[in-house]
Amino acid sequence: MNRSAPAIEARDVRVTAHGHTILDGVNLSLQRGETAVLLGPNGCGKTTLARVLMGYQPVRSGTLHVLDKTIGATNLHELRQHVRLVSSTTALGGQSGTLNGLETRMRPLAAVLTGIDGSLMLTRNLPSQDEDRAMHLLRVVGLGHRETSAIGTLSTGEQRRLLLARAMIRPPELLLLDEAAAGLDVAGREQMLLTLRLLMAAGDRPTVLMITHHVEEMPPDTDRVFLMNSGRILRSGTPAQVMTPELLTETFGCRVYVRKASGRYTLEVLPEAWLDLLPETDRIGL
Ligand SMILES: Nc1ncnc2c1ncn2[C@@H]1O[C@H](COP(=O)(O)OP(=O)(O)OP(=O)(O)O)[C@@H](O)[C@H]1O
Repeated sequence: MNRSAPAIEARDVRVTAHGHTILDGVNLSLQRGETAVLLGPNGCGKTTLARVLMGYQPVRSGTLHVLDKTIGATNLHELRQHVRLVSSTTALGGQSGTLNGLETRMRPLAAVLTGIDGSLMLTRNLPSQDEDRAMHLLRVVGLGHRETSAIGTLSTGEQRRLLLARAMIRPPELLLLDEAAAGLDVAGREQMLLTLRLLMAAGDRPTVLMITHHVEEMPPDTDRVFLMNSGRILRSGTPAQVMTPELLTETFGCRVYVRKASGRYTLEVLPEAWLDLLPETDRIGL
C-alpha cells in the first residue's frame, strides 16, 4: 500500500438507491493520520457514505479510493482488514438480537477478539497474547468488570465502548465512526470520546473519520471538518475555517450561532430560527 496516498479520495462520487440520488457528486480528500469529522443534518447521506467507503453499497459513478485501493475494483475482504466501522446501529444489516451483527449472547472478550479477523464469530483458536490484549482493551474501555456478562446486557454506552475496543484489537489504518455517540447521555458521550482518545494515545494511531450531526462530539484535536448537505460536501477545512455561523447555518438549514470553549464547539439555535422553520400561516400567536 502506498502510505503517502490519502486515506480517502472521493471524486464526484454518485450513489443511487431505488431511483433516488443519495450521494450527488461527493468530493472529499482525507490525508493519512488526520482526525476528521463529517458533519451534516439527518438524511444528507452520511451513513450512505460510510457504507460506500466499506464497500457495502456500490458507487454508481465517480471514483473512490480507500487506502489507495479503488472501491469497485479491489478485494473488499482484504481492504476491510485495514478499515473498521463502528456504528450506532444496533443491528447492522437489520438482524435483531445482534450488536453490529454480533450475537448478543457473546461474552465481551470473545466479541473483542472477533475484531482480529473482522468476523462475527470466533472461528479459530487465537494465541494467548491476543486474549491478553483483548482483556487489556476491555479494561481501557472500562469493561474489565463485565467479563462474564452477555454483550446484549451491556448498556448502550458500554456497548459502544466495547465496539471501539473490538475495532482497535488490531489497530486499523482507517477507523470510521458513524454516530458512535448517538443515544448516549452527556456522561456516556464524554466517556466514549475519552475512551477514543485513550485508545489513540496507545500508539498505532489510525486515520479517523467521525460521522455525526452533533458538533459537541467533535474532539478538540480534530484536523479537518467536512460539511455535508443534500448528498454533497459543501465545504471542508480546518475547524477554524469551517465552524462559522454562516457555513453551519447553511449546512443544517437552521440559523445558528457557534460557540467554542476549551477546544469544543456547541451550536446555539437563534429564536428566529424557530419561526423560519414554520410556514407563515402557522406563526399566529408566536
Ligand atoms: N436504500 C435506500 N433507498 C432509498 N432511499 C434511501 C436508501 N438508503 C438511504 N436512503 C435515503 O437517502 C438519504 C440519506 O440517508 P443516510 O442514512 O445516508 O443519511 P444520514 O445523513 O446518515 O442520516 P441520519 O443522520 O439521519 O442517520 C435519506 O433521505 C434516506 O431516506
